[in-house]
Amino acid sequence: ALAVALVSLAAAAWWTVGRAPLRAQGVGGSRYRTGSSSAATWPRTGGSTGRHGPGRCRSGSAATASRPACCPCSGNAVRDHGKLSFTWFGPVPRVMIPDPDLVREIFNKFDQFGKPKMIRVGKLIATGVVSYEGEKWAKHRRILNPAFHHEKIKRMLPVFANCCTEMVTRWENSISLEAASEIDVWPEFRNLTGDVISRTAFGSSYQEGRRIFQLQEELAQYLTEALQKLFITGYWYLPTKNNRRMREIDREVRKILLEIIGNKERAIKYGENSNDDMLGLLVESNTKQPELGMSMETTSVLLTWTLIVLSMHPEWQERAREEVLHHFGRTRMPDYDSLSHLKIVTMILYEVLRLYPPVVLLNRRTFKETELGGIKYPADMNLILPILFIHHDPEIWGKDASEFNPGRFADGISNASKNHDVSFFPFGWDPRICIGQSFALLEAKMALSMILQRFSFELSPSYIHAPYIVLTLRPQHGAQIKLKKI
Ligand code: HEM
Repeated sequence: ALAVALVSLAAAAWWTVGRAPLRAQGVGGSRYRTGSSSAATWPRTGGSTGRHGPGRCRSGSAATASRPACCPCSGNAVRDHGKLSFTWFGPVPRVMIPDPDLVREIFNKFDQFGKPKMIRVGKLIATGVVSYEGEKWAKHRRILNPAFHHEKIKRMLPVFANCCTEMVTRWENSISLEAASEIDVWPEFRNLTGDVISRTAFGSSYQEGRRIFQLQEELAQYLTEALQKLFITGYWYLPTKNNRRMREIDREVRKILLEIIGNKERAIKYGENSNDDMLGLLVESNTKQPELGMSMETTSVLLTWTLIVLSMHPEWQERAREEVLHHFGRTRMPDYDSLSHLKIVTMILYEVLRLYPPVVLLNRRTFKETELGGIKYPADMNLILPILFIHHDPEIWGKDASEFNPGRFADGISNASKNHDVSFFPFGWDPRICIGQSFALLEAKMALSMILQRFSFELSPSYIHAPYIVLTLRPQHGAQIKLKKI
């Protein structure tokens, strides 16, 4: 381990001394304070050298009701080093781009800025369309698009409804009529979203799908620990207990998938099954690893934060309930058209996605030497697009940026912030915008409506507000809510 650490340190040192700084192109420095260096050059040696990898992030006492205290892309790096700062991930420099205009430029020039090279271990959780580039990405995205067409998603509504009914019925049966009962909604929502995605994506192979998501959940935990050490070159290849377990999980997931896919391929071949469901399309796109594990995570954290925040803001909980009861009464199953027309609920979900974006940052890489915002970056530079930071920036959202105020979305997303179109991007941005956005929002609306129809809720005294990051932004100590039947 020592040898590997030394190799890594040597690599980092090589990077620092072995690359000549690049001069800014004829501009009087960048628009930002640039660490301790006044010239807009890159790389600099005066910026932060701390490793703000996702795994290092822990919430602390400074967390407020609406804002995570510590995050690689929240205030710490900016406070210490200015808006434009960089960190080292082993030998790879990472620069944070907290300016919506530059973020838009990066999205628009997707032939110049691509996905970062995947570290070996990252491939365990995110291969497929989410990591592909160029023609390969376009081909796979084209194949997958039909599965997420709104007509297809509309047809999935009964699955959403059944899974949500199972969950709220279980809650109803477990709590008494008179008193409020405590329930940790975080594992409940993980279960729900795992159910939904397994049933919609894997159909009759649902049980195997569930097993895959359980394994991916376990993998996420190991991965988070590993992320703190992965900057050490070759760490992944050490036979540590965690690394061995991660490999085992990978093997098991692949085995289950190959079996499911083999069955599906046979069914398609003999005309027993159509290939236009999600799994069929994944098979057609030759995806041997489903990129669906993360989707279950992201949707479940959205629902979890929504219940937490509505517990903190009973007035918005009441407004949402009024709207839901107006459309569906206390017993009617929410239908697609009415769900699409819920205004208050949609505003609330957007505001939760602003304050607690499940994906806190996006990563991009420069393909070649590239100029951005007056600074020239070398090839293979890692750029961080800090969703969480931009969503909380008072310069964009006003003085109440860290307050929960769904009213700011009353006139739609484009009027919610001050003139920046890329200031709210919990689902990323074109052309690589999240393919499952409508799927996730519909599922969240269905679950929230059915909960509001049946229960009122408040925070339990045992709840500790501690947003932290294990791949997604989640509540570190669970989400204990007191539910009361209404
Ligand atoms: C609240 C829920 C969700 C959030 C916040 C979310 C967020 C995101 C974000 C930020 C990206 C862009 C990544 C990037 O540009 O680097 C993305 C991409 C993607 N998401 Fe989601 N997601 C959610 C739910 C889902 C669901 C339910 C599915 C599938 C069932 C899904 C499938 C995908 C896929 C396949 C991509 C890659 C798209 C591409 O590169 O063309 N997501 N998601």
